[in-house]
Amino acid sequence: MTLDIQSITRAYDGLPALDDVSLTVRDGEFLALLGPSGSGKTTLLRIMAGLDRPSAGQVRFNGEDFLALSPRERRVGMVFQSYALFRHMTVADNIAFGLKVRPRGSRPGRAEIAERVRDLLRLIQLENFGGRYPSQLSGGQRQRVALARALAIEPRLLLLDEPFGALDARVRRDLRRWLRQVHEQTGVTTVLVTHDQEEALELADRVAILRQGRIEQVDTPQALYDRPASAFVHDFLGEGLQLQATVARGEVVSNDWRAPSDAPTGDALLCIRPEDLEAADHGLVGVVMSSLRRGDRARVAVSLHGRRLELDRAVNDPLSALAPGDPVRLYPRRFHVLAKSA
Ligand SMILES: Nc1ncnc2c1ncn2[C@@H]1O[C@H](COP(=O)(O)OP(=O)(O)OP(=O)(O)O)[C@@H](O)[C@H]1O
Repeated sequence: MTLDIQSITRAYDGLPALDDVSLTVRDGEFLALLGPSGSGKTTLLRIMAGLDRPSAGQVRFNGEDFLALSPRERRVGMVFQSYALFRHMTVADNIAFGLKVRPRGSRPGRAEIAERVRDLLRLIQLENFGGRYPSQLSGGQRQRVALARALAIEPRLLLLDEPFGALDARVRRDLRRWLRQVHEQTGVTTVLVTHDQEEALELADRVAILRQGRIEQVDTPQALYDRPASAFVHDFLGEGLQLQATVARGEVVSNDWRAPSDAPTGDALLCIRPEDLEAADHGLVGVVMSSLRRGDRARVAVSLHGRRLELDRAVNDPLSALAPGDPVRLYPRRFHVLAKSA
């Protein structure tokens, strides 16, 4: 059950929302489409669902031409940010809806539908809520029902567009963990659109980073974080420092710091994560801007070659003892070198 997207382009009024995008979603995989607003995530998801058509390119599912099929024939389940439940139907009827509207030949019997609904209510941990109406549920509960409704038809592909976007941060975090568990239980190939990097990194097996209608990189969360393919990806996935550098004779040199590197010779960008910097007697020269203790942690803001960086440290870390105005030298324990063209 592999979804293969080949060289998709979609233009609106001559402006490309998607520009030559190719992507493979593997069988049983949880893949996130992550990118800033307007980067083309929803457009790509809608093309997968059959709600929109590309101007050029192919979409194949297990080798079958997906573009020749209607949304219903594709058998995809969808969940959107807005709950989109039927207000006049109970939770159980909402979940059963996709099965009840099937043509007679493929429609399961009443008892079978009731059993499926019971199983799904158990899966979404709302066993006793089948008789309620959507207005009697919290936002998080409604989204769980929306997911059960999408799963009821036993979709070949589950497409989620910012499903937790309208919920508060705490509920989002809980639902995120829960959704990952549901994915592990059902094994349905899933594509999630989000602009929340934490959500993508925590939930997905692989993440595709979109920017201005193009895919910048597709990789596991760890690889994206540690080995970004471009300055954009490094910057987009959390706090980081990017410094001009040069690679020559097996060494990367930036400002007052150098280290062995097997990166290609030439101008480069040195990418560093704040957690990889440690106080040392040599390394990059900076100055402490502020320091705030909270319990056994300290947040130390450092200015380093014109960039402000927040460092989260244990109170017994040497950095935590510094005061605003103190000079500091920071040594990158780990770093990533990008060729200048990236
Ligand atoms: N129906 C439309 N008509 C014209 N332009 C559109 C239409 N739908 C999307 N676009 C444009 O295509 C580009 C990509 O939009 P899309 O909704 O796919 O982005 P997105 O990454 O999902 O953004 P967001 O995170 O804000 O939802 C944007 O520049 C948008 O303005």
